[in-house]
Amino acid sequence: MGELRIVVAGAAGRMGRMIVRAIHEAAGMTLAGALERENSPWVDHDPGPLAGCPASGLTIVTDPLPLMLNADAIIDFSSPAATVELAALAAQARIADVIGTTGLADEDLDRIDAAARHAPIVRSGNMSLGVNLLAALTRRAAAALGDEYDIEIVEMHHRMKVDAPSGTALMLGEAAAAGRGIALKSHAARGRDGVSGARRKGDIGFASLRGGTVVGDHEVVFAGEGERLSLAHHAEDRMLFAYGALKAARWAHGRKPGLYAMADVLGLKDG
Ligand SMILES: NC(=O)C1=CN([C@@H]2O[C@H](COP(=O)(O)OP(=O)(O)OC[C@H]3O[C@@H](n4cnc5c(N)ncnc54)[C@H](OP(=O)(O)O)[C@@H]3O)[C@@H](O)[C@H]2O)C=CC1
Ligand SMILES: O=C(O)C1=N[C@H](C(=O)O)C[C@H](O)C1
Repeated sequence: MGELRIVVAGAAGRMGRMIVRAIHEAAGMTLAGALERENSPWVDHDPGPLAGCPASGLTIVTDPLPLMLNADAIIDFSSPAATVELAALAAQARIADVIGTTGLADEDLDRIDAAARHAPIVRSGNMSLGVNLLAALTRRAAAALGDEYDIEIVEMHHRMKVDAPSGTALMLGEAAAAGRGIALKSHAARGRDGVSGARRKGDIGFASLRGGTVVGDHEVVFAGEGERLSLAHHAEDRMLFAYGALKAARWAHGRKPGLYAMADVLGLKDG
């Protein structure tokens, strides 16, 4: 079997550079293309040195389809607008699509669902084993504790992060809601400010902190009468997410079309 040829979207971004480096270091994988948006100052640059690697012989371009037609997978940590377009192109090219982008709106998710009818797509707000295990534990704790315990999800990220709550926080919220057998949409308490009233029983609260260079901290708090249980994860290095994304690309390549989660890749689905 030949090398897995991977296109990286957002190749000059914080995560894109990590992924280019992880591909360079991985056995059995090769960088097949690097994408940035139109007018990006990184167009025509070699993505290798940007990622701290030797010259790759490639340059960053803006036209995805020609690259995708000659690749096995795309790994996409870019922006919601780019991600929905790239998912449609992955469907057209029939290649695996690994989506790490967060901040996706419901309409974006619908478009990704549609693309997943024609291509295997792995989408996750967090590619780490630790967070996906945390989600499974959160679901279990929420089911065991019931709504006498108030659930609050607290996250902290670096000062450059543009979306809130984080994709991971929302994923943990979904896990908590599933554990309780409720829909997150009708129970999420986001952005409390001013006289916001007493806490509504059964709500799942979110709080977002931003500052410095924090890679990603998440805590799920179950606050009951006289006791408080906390489950937490601290990401210390972005390479963690890059390794997870590569694992997802390997797993998804050649799989039947569908929308998959990192829990599928990691075998945590029924855990
Ligand atoms: N699932 C997970 O495990 C993780 C997910 N993330 C998510 O990944 C995303 C990216 O994060 P991060 O790398 O920190 O962000 P960055 O802003 O550093 O990187 C995103 C890159 O994508 C580029 N981009 C924007 N639009 C396009 C386009 N149309 N085509 C190609 N490239 C484009 C950006 O360019 P420009 O700056 O010019 O707009 C930028 O270079 C975020 O949504 C973040 O939350 C991050 C870490 C882990
Ligand atoms: O933007 C980031 O940096 C991160 N984004 C993801 C999220 O929104 O949860 C994952 C990780 O926490 C880092």
